[in-house]
Amino acid sequence: MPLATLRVTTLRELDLGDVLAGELVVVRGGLDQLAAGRPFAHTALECVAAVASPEAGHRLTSLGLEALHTVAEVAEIRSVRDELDRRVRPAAHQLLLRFAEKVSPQRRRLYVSDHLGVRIMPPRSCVDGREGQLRDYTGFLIPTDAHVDSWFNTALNSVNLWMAVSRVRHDNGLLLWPDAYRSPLRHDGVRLVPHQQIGEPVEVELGRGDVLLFAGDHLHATRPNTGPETRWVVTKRICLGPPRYHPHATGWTPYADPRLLGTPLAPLAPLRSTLTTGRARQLLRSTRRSLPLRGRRYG
Ligand SMILES: O=C(O)CCC(=O)C(=O)O
Ligand SMILES: [Fe+2]
Repeated sequence: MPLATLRVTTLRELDLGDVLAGELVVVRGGLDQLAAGRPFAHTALECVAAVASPEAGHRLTSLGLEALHTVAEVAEIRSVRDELDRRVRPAAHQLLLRFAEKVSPQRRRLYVSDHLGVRIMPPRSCVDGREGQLRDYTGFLIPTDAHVDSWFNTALNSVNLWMAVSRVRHDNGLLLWPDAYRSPLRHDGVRLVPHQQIGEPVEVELGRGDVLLFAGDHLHATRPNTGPETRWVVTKRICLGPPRYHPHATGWTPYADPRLLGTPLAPLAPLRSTLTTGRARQLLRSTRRSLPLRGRRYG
């Protein structure tokens, strides 16, 4: 499979308009610039020591995070993932605010999401046959199929920051279908309906600490890990311009105006996403879900 064409840039030169236009952009070493203080990789090793064992943490310090599956069982890997999620959540939020400060002024205002994805993908052989047990970890421990993020709860104009905590190899990263960007894809709410023109997928390769930026509306999937290494990625999301939502989205998530966070006006920070038809549709969906079954109409 071919490798994606990545445009390499710096945080200062980053133009999120290019990303929403479909470009795949990488900031080399961007994670260290954004995560002031404790690098995520250190926190990751601490989680291994705390959840698996101090020896496992010690061994991984010399072997590298990519060898996680050689020192921990799948159940431990799941606990490491949950623990890392818990520990980096506040730092990841700060990271996004730092991102909003560090990039040059963009043509549209930036909005930040609370989304945090800690995605640890061990080699396929470690998780084969446990898909049922790990279903809730689809996209986080086991592969997610081809999708567009706005089918679910993400804004149409959302940008993914896909941040490599470990090395990402072509055989354990992400698949993207650049030719399908913004084409009207049919899906069942979760999965892409087969037999559509989506073009050929491309793979990505990143160094530790690289940040890949791609439009959430690119058709993308986990590259099933057929390689020998575990891949660790943390994802955050940012919106360029006021959030807009897919009319048939299955959910809704707010994006906040970072200028208001930490001020007395903080409760108003998500206003641009709450005053949307996307939010109104979400209220309708949750009202329908909470109605007694007898009152519901089907078909
Ligand atoms: O990292 C992965 O395998 C999936 C990522 C993804 O779907 C996303 O970041 O929206
Ligand atoms: Fe996604």
